[in-house]
Amino acid sequence: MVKICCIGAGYVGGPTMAVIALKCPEIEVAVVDISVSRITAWNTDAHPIYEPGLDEVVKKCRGKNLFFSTDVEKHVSETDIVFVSVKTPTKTQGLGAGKAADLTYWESAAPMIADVSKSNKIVVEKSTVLVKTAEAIEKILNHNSKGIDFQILSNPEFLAEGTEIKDLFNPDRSHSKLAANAFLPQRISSVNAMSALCEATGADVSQVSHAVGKDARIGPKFLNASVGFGGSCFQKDILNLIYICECNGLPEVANYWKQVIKINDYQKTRFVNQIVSLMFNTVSGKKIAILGFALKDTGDTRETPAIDVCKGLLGYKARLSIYDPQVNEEQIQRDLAMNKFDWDHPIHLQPTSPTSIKQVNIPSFIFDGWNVVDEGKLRAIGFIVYPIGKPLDQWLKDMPPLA
Ligand SMILES: NC(=O)c1ccc[n+]([C@@H]2O[C@H](COP(=O)([O-])OP(=O)(O)OC[C@H]3O[C@@H](n4cnc5c(N)ncnc54)[C@H](O)[C@@H]3O)[C@@H](O)[C@H]2O)c1
Ligand SMILES: O=c1ccn([C@@H]2O[C@H](COP(=O)(O)OP(=O)(O)O[C@H]3O[C@H](CO)[C@@H](O)[C@H](O)[C@H]3O)[C@@H](O)[C@H]2O)c(=O)[nH]1
Repeated sequence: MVKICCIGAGYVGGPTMAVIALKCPEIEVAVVDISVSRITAWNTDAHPIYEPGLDEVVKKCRGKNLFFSTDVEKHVSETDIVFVSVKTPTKTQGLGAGKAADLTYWESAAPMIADVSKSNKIVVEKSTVLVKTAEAIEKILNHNSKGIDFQILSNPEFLAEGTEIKDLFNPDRSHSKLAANAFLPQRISSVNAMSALCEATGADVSQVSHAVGKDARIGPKFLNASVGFGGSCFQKDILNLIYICECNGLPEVANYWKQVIKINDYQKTRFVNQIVSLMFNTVSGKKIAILGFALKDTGDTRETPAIDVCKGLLGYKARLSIYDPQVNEEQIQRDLAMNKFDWDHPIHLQPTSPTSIKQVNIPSFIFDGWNVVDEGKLRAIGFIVYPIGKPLDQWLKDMPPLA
């Protein structure tokens, strides 16, 4: 039986391997991780990741041809193909801190693979890394005295959280990863910039997106205005791209991509400032309910825009009542206490000091950062609604000029 093993049982490794196990019952799939709590959770019915459709896939294969284990070295030594799907977060210290990708986890996996291997292996690079990383890893792996041959394949992952199982059943393509993760958020920053102009001129950003997306050269996808893009990839990958541009003597190109992040930060700040302005220029002591904290239809809070929005409101001394059915209170407190870029590093490096989180309340103002609520229905039953990029309530229009 052909054996494959994936190092890293996270958002990519776990679901990807589960789908491979489902589609290839003749292959034995092991998913290994140094995190005992993650592996323990994969081996129960309370998986560490919430993704629509994931539980069913795991249930069908686990214990048959899909195994989750902390015995990393044993499984790597026995396998024919090793997938590496460890994190590549933004560096928090040293050269390139705040921009460059931290390859610590990748670099620790490579010598271990070389050490424990007794037979030739194919090593598949799933993590998001630079194009030449495969060549560097190949040198580390093939510089062994055992005569073992390693072939390195670059196979970046393109799945999106919230639709992982769907994306894995119908994969798009597998090349040019970093460029794609710059172009996609560039579209979002473009439409979010338009949303500010729409609000200033009384236009509706969803109509602008619809009309622009009708141009076949532009296309309709990824043109939804929002409170800003989030997620564990876009910002870190653009920052890495910026760093590469700077290292290659291209400051103008670096500045161009920096603007995508600046507009994203501006949109989050703008949303917070609108809340403050529209609530009579102060939210101090006011109770604000935040419905939904994680990204999209997931329990993943890594770099969720809700963190910056909540931190902004806390800075104005608002009292927050946060609720998300997929995120527990401890996680929310940790997220709000954490410094930028700490969230994707091991838990012992993350601060634990809690902030004050209260219970959920029903608000009379709704600030909809994603244009998901039906503002007409809510207005009809008495709510004052502020949707992104749309004409304001008459009540809000009559307010004194904004700060
Ligand atoms: N999350 C996404 O939607 C997504 C999509 C496409 C690509 N990516 C890329 O895939 C990579 C993984 O992302 P993720 O979201 O799955 O990360 P993750 O943090 O959820 O999972 C990585 C796992 O690797 C484990 N790990 C780290 N070092 C290890 C080692 N030496 N041995 C064994 N296990 C180790 C960690 O404990 C962790 O559980 C990143 O490069 C990311 O940019 C992520
Ligand atoms: O029109 C849009 C589309 C998305 N978003 C936001 O953008 C962020 C990212 O969304 P999405 O791309 O759907 O999720 P990710 O899981 O971050 O997936 C991205 O990042 C992954 C990691 O690299 C890649 O594999 C995927 O192809 C890429 O889409 C989220 O905050 C969305 O709410 C918008 O604001 N407007």
